[in-house]
Amino acid sequence: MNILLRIVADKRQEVNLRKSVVPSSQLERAELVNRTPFSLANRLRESTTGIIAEHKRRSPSKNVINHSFAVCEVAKGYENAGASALSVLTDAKYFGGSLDDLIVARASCSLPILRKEFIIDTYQILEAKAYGADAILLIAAILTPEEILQFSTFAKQLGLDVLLEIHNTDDLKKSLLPSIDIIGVNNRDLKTFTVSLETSKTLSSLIPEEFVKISESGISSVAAVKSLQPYGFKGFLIGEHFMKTDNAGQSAKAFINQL
Ligand SMILES: O=P(O)(O)OC[C@@H](O)[C@@H](O)c1c[nH]c2ccccc12
Repeated sequence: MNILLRIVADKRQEVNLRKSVVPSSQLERAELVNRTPFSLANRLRESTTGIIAEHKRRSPSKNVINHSFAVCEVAKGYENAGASALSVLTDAKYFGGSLDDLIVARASCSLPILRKEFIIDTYQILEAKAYGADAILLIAAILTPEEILQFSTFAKQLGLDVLLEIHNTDDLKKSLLPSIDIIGVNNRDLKTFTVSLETSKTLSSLIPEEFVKISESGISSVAAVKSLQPYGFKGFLIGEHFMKTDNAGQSAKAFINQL
């Protein structure tokens, strides 16, 4: 079983457990459910740099990246650095994140926040809203076209923007829906962990103009961002490069200042 299938199998169990502890009816009563989210897509359209900086403690490909930062400091640091948005990993088992990280991030900054999660159920989309996210990630490789339609429609009803992540042309074929705002090309193959920025460059011309295009993963230099911009990418999702330093915010600031 590849890692992606393992994560999804674990996630199904986790979501079933969560639902039994905190039913949807309870999430619907959360105060943040009434909040009007920021639009991640608009923020990226308006930005000239488009850095989506990620809070990421560890990952299955790199193991520990950084366990010593406080989420509130990272969120404030990224905002102060001039990031366009914040991505918060909420998966606990493989990435060391949590919904608590999301709510702390929400309270610490005014950036649009992407809930970075393996979404396989509408329940997790309601959770995203209830914990203060502005946008959700849908990973094409783990969803059917019917699920992508159902989940993205539900997210839009809650006012959340939808980022659909693709890695190849099969994924892209599932994604051409009006309920998708942003298409992200993941340069990392989640099944093998191979990273190549060529993936973004190759797929870029196949993504229709109406979607905001972003490039995700394995971006570790200003030169890499500059090499992707001519392909029409408006956003760049960067985690490890900032998180592996002593000060994620300072590292993001130095990076963004060079763009
Ligand atoms: O740390 P990196 O290589 O800069 O990557 C960030 C982000 O793109 C990556 O964390 C990511 C992209 N898609 C995902 C899906 C699930 C978990 C994680 C991810």
